[in-house]
This record gives sequence, C-alpha cells and structure tokens, in this order.
Amino acid sequence: MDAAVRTVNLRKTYLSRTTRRVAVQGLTMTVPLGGVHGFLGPNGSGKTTTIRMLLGLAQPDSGTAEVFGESVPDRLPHVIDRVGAIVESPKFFPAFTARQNLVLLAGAIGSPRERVDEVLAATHLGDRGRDRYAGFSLGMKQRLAIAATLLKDPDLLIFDEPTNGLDPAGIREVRDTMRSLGAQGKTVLVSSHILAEVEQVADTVSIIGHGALLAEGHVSDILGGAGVSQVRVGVASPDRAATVLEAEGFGVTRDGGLLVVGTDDPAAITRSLAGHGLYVSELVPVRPDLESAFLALTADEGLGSDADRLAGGRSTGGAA
Ligand SMILES: Nc1ncnc2c1ncn2[C@@H]1O[C@H](COP(=O)(O)OP(=O)(O)OP(=O)(O)O)[C@@H](O)[C@H]1O
Repeated sequence: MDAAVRTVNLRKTYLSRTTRRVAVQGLTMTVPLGGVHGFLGPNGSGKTTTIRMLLGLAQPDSGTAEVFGESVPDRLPHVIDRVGAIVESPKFFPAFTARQNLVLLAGAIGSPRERVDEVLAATHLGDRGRDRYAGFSLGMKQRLAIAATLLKDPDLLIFDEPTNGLDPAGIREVRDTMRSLGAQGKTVLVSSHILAEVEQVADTVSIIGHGALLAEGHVSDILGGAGVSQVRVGVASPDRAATVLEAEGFGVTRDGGLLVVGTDDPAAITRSLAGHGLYVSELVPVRPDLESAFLALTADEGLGSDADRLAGGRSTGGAA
C-alpha cells in the first residue's frame, strides 16, 4: 500500500426536484503516503464533496475510494481512527479555555489526557492553553481545530480550506503547522482554491476542475510542465539584443532594463547574442508559479462554475 488515499472514477451527483448537479465526475486521484498534498480547484469544482465521500459523509454514485488501502465507506470503521479531519468549523465552548475544550474532547473520544498538552505544543498553542477560546484570534481558533484532530494521533489529516477567512498571520500559522505535520511523516490532504497558499506548503498536488482530475504530481513537475519557459537576460545593449533575438525567432518582452525571452534552451540565447558581439551579463530562468500552471490548466471556460453542471450539461452518466 503506497497511497494514503486513492479514488478511481469517483462520481457524485446531487439531485433536487428540478436539477441534477454533477459535483464529482469520474475523479481518479492518488494522495501519496507522507507529506502535504494540495487538493486544488476553483470554487465549486468538487473538493468538499470528494472529501465528504472519503469520510463517509456522502455516498458516491459510482467509482471507488480507498483510505490506507481500505475501501470507503464500507471499511471506514477500520481506518477512521487513523484519520483526523476538519470539514466544517468545529464547535468549541467559548467560555472554556483551549485546554478545557481539548480535555473535554479527549474524554469524549477516549484519548489520554496527556495527549492534550502534546497537541497544544504541536500546534504552538502551548502557552495559550489557559486562555479562553472566546479571546482567540481566527488563526489560533483554526490551530485549536487542528489540535483537536491530532488528539487521536491520526496518520492522515484532511483539512478542507483551513485558511478561509484568516489574515496573513493566521494563514502563516496554519501553513507552518501543516508543514511540520507533513515533515513528521503524517499525510496532510489540504484543499484550497488559493494556489499561492498550497504552493508554499505542498509536496504534491491534485488539481481538479468540473469534478475531474486535470493534473497530479510533484509541484515541481507540474510547474515544469506549465508551458513556455522563460529566461531573464541582462545585456549591455538591450535594444540591439532584442532586435537580434527577435530576428532569430525568439519572443522577447521587457522587464525594466532586462529582456524576458521565451526558450527552453538558454544557451541558444547566449550563442545568438555572442554571435553579434553582445555579451550576456545575467541569465536567470523565470520560474513559472503554480498560479500560472493552474490558470493554464483551468483556462477552459468557467471550470467549476455551476452553469454547465445542471441537467443536460457536461455530465455523461446516470444520477444518484
Ligand atoms: N448538498 C448539496 N446539494 C446540492 N448540490 C451540492 C451540494 N453540495 C455541493 N453541491 C454542488 O456540487 C458542486 C461541487 O461543490 P463542492 O462544495 O464539492 O465544491 P468545492 O470545490 O469544495 O467548492 P468550494 O471551494 O466553493 O467549497 C457545486 O456545484 C455545489 O453547488
């Protein structure tokens, strides 16, 4: 078993009296064991529905899902103790301290009391345990929610948009917490529609649109396949250099005094310019970011929007 989560052709349709909405359509994805895995997609692309199916909170129409090699939902009781999740905002008692809230929860799920201090420390709330929940910032509240999921020491943590509504400091706190959990060997599956957030923390990603997989793999590989590579070129005579390069078929744009040249072969730029007596003082690859890769992948009109998911849209199969 080499995956924490695997889905094959997973499909979920929501039916109402007038509409049939395909939320997840044939999703096949793999979350490797250990590390942080970003689950990315625009709003409405089916992330929450997928997570709900993994946790037994929604029943798939067809397809299969496995958590640690156990088929879910039927074998979920065999693995649920290895899974911690935040899908909706958890409820804590505002008048209780963070510690009291966790002690109460630990008692309810049968975790030892000592675990409370461990999870407070793991989420960097050790010195705030005696403060009342009501006085917590949103970032601290979210870290307390993560602390609660850690009480039973799960191997897989599933966080659905955990940084929604947080300010930059809160986002950083949650991100650091996820990163350290991944570094400890836990598998963290984190959904987001905010690419920049996941790019900084994820080792691997699955990108979905319209409830189906668009791309999956190591962040670096996805960035590598993100389209045209570019290099930023410093040269004494940028105007002449631009003329030379354009004449040789390179696409050239300006970035201040530097040229930005599209190529997969930076040496070709050096050769061309040197052939005209122009010497390169700086040649730096422009790294595409996940945002660009994501936008390129989801450029298809309105991915994730509701419009084409209604009855008669892109869906192909039967309803629930
Ligand atoms: N209980 C439900 N009943 C009917 N339709 C639903 C239900 N839950 C989700 N949907 C629809 O299914 C589609 C996928 O929604 P889902 O919440 O899974 O996407 P998401 O990627 O998590 O989006 P977001 O980031 O906005 O939460 C959307 O069109 C949504 O309106």
